[in-house]
Amino acid sequence: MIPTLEWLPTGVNFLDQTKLPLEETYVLATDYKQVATVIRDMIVRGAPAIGVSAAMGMAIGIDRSTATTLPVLTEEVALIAKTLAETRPTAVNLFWGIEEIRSLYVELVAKDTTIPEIKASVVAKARRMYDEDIAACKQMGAHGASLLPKEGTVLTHCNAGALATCGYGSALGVIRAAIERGHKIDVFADETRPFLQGARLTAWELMKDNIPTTVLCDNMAASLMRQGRIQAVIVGADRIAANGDVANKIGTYGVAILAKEHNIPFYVAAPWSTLDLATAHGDLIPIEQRAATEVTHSNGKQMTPHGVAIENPAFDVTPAKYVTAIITERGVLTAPYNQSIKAMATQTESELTTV
Ligand SMILES: CSC[C@H]1O[C@H](OP(=O)(O)O)[C@H](O)[C@@H]1O
Repeated sequence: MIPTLEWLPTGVNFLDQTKLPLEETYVLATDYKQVATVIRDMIVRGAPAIGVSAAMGMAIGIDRSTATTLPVLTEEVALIAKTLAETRPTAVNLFWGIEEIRSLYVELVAKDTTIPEIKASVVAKARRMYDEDIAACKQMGAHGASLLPKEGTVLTHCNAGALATCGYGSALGVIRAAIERGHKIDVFADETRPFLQGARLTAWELMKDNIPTTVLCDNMAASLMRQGRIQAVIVGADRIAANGDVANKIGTYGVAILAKEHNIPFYVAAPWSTLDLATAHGDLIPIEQRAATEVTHSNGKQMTPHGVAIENPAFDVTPAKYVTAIITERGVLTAPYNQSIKAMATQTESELTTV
């Protein structure tokens, strides 16, 4: 699988996901502003990938700084963080990635660390976060694999795969892990209008792994569920509130209601960096509104009458009552989520179950 993003001596290299599946091209971001643009324009997308990209944006901004004194560098760090934080509002991983590097910077400054040592440390941290994200995906896979049918069809919405992470995937990582453990799984991938992450990205990456995949229009799941052709649903997340409400790609809420109606398990797979304990419930999660042209145009061609009104929220919120389980690298969360999330948050590393 080709890397979603990669730290190179010359900058951060991003697979351009706006060009997939027809072109595999890369964008090299050589400064933090270019990393911000890559995130805003969804050249890289997916909550965990956005988080690590933001960390790398912080690191490259600090590493490339010409500041010779800490006060000047500290001012620059604040601007770098602000620039990256303004790219996209919903995926809490973005703010987690920024804060991981910012807090390390503050800690190093407090220890009178030299600027060269600070630069080396923040770059090393960002690169470790990349590796840790892949490891977290593998752990989510190991925790969640047994929840999926031994044989059957699993529906997914949007792309929560290797392309939404640093590799292996969250929701698609659980599917990969189940298949690696002998499950015979076919995937139904919702196309996921308007950005088509399912039709373009999920189909592309699963076909590369020879995982049987069928692309569905976003209006097909209901009748397929009624026909008994879907045995489970698994999706990613961009932010999970303290009560277990889940913000994810627009359309997820409708799929969750359909799953509930048809007694089909609805799983969410997300690394712990997607949990937002500071947000009490889903109504408080900021929902990104994206450009109308993502809806009005396809391949640059206008599809709607000029001047028609357009709605384009990039996410919706699924109330926790529709969520069968939340699979994290620390383990599997079940209802009541406000209690299970709080309990898992207080577990020490040694108490966590690694598989
Ligand atoms: C592994 S979480 C991926 C998550 O991010 C996607 O949003 P976007 O493509 O706009 O970044 C979508 O909500 C996925 O479920």
